[in-house]
Amino acid sequence: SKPLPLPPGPQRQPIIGNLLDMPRAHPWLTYARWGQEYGDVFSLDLMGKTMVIVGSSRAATDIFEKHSTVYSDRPHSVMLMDLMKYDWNFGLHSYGSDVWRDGRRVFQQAFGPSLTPKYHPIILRETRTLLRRISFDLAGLNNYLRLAYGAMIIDAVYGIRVHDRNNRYIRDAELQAEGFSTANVPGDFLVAQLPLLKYVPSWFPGAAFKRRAAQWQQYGVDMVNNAFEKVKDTMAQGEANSSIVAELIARAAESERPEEEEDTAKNAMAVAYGGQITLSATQVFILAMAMHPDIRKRAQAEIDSVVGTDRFPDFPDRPNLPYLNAIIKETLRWQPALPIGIPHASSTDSIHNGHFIPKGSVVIGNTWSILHDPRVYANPDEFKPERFLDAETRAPDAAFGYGRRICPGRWFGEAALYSVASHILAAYTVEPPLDSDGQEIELTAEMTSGVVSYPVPYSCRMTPRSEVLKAMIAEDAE
Ligand code: HEM
Repeated sequence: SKPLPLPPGPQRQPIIGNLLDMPRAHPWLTYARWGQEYGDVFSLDLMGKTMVIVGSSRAATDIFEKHSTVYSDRPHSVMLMDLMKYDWNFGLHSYGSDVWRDGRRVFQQAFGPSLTPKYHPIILRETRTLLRRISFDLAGLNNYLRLAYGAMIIDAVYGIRVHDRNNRYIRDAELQAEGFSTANVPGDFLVAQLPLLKYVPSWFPGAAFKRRAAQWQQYGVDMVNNAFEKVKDTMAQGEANSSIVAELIARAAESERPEEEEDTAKNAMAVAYGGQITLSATQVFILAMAMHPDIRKRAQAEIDSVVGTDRFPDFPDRPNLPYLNAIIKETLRWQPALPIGIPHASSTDSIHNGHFIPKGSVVIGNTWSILHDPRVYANPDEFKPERFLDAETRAPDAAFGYGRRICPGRWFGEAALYSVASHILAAYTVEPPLDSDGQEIELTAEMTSGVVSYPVPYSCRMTPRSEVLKAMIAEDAE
C-alpha cells in the first residue's frame, strides 16, 4: 500500500535532481565512488528521469540476466534517431522491436561462435599484412591497426578486399563512425532523455550542429548502401566473392519476402563496422606489454615453446597458450573499451530488492566497477593476467555488455584480438619509449573519457625479435 522508494542515491535538488552532480569526465569513476556509498544498485534523478547504476556482477546478473525481458530496452536517442536518422542500426532500437529482433537474428547467424572460424583466414591474412606495414612504418601503428580491423570486417561481411584507408567503404564507415562518436558526446543521451536540456546552451544542437548531423546522416546512408550495392552488382555479373552479405542476398531471393529480408540483411550488416572498437582493446594490450616486461617475456616464452620461432601463431595454437589467453582476458578487464557499456532502459515498471524502478529508467551497467570489484579481482587496478589462470576467476564478460543485448560480435572481436596480440608478441619486443638521454619514459594507463574509451595516445618501441620472423614478415607480402 505504501509506495516503494527508488534505489538510494546522492541527495537530489528540487526539479533538477542530480543534474549538477553529473560527472563530465570518466563518469564510471564517480559512479564507482557513489556505488561504495549507496550500494551496488543506486539511482540518480535527472529532472524527473530515473537513472539506475548497477555496479556489481551479482546485481548485473540479477537485473540484466534474470530480468532480461525488463532491462533490455535502449533509451530512445532523439539525437541519433531523429537528427541523424540512425534508424537502420538495430543496436539502437528498442528491445522486442522488429528491427532489433530481425537485425540481431541475422547478425547472430553470421557471427555466432560456431561461425567465427570461417573468418579465421581473413583475420590471419590481415594480421600478417599489419605486421608487414608496421615493419616499414611503426609510427603508423594506430592507423594500420584501424585499417586491419576495418579490412577484416569488410572482407568477412562483403567479400571486398581493402588495401588502404582511402578505400571508399572504409571512408564511408569511418566518416559515419566519426559522426556517431561526435554526436554521442556525454550529454547526448541526457539530451535524448530530457528534451528540456536542449536549452542548456553548450549542448543545444544549433543550426550548425544540425547541418553537420545531416552530413553524418548521409555518411550513414552511404555506408549502409554502397558496399551492399557493390555486392549485388558483382553477384549479378556472377563474380562476387563469398561473404556474409552474398549469402544473405541469395537466401533473401528464395524467401517469401525477398525485399524485406534484403533490407534487414543490408541494415544489420552495416552495424558490423562498430566492431572497430576492438582497436581500443588492442591499444590497451600493447600498452600493458610495454609497461610490464616480465609479463611480456613470459607470454613470449609460452609462444616460443608452443609455436616455435619459425612460423607465426595460428588459431589451433590458441587453446595451448593459456597465459596469452589470460592476458587477453586481463586486457578486457583492466581497461574495458566501454566502461559504462551502452545504456539499457527498462521497458516496464519493476522492483529490485524492495526498490521501485519505473518504466523508461535509463539502466547502466558500470562495467568498470564490475571488473574492478576487489571482492572478485584482488588488487583490481594492477594488470595481473595470472588471476585468470585460476579457472574459478570470473571471466570479464561484462566487457561485452549484458543480457539480451550482450555483444553479438564478441567471438569475432576476441578472435581478432588473439590474432593481433599473438603475432605482435611473436614478432616484436614491445618497450616504453626513450627520452633524449636514452632513459625509458614511464608509461601509465590513462584512458580517454568517451563512450568508447581508448588509451590516451602513447608511443612505444617495437623491435623485431628475430631475423627469421623479420624475413617472414617481408615475405608475407599481400
Ligand atoms: C573487443 C571487442 C568488442 C567489445 C569490447 C565490444 C563490446 C560491446 C558492448 C559493451 C556492447 C553493448 C552491449 C549491451 O548493450 O549490453 C556491444 C554491442 C554490440 N556489439 Fe560489440 N564489442 C566488441 C566487438 C564487436 C565486433 C567485432 C562486432 C561485429 C562484428 C560487434 C558488434 C556489436 C553489435 C551489433 C552490438 C549491438 C547489440 C544490440 O544492441 O543488440 N562488437 N559490444
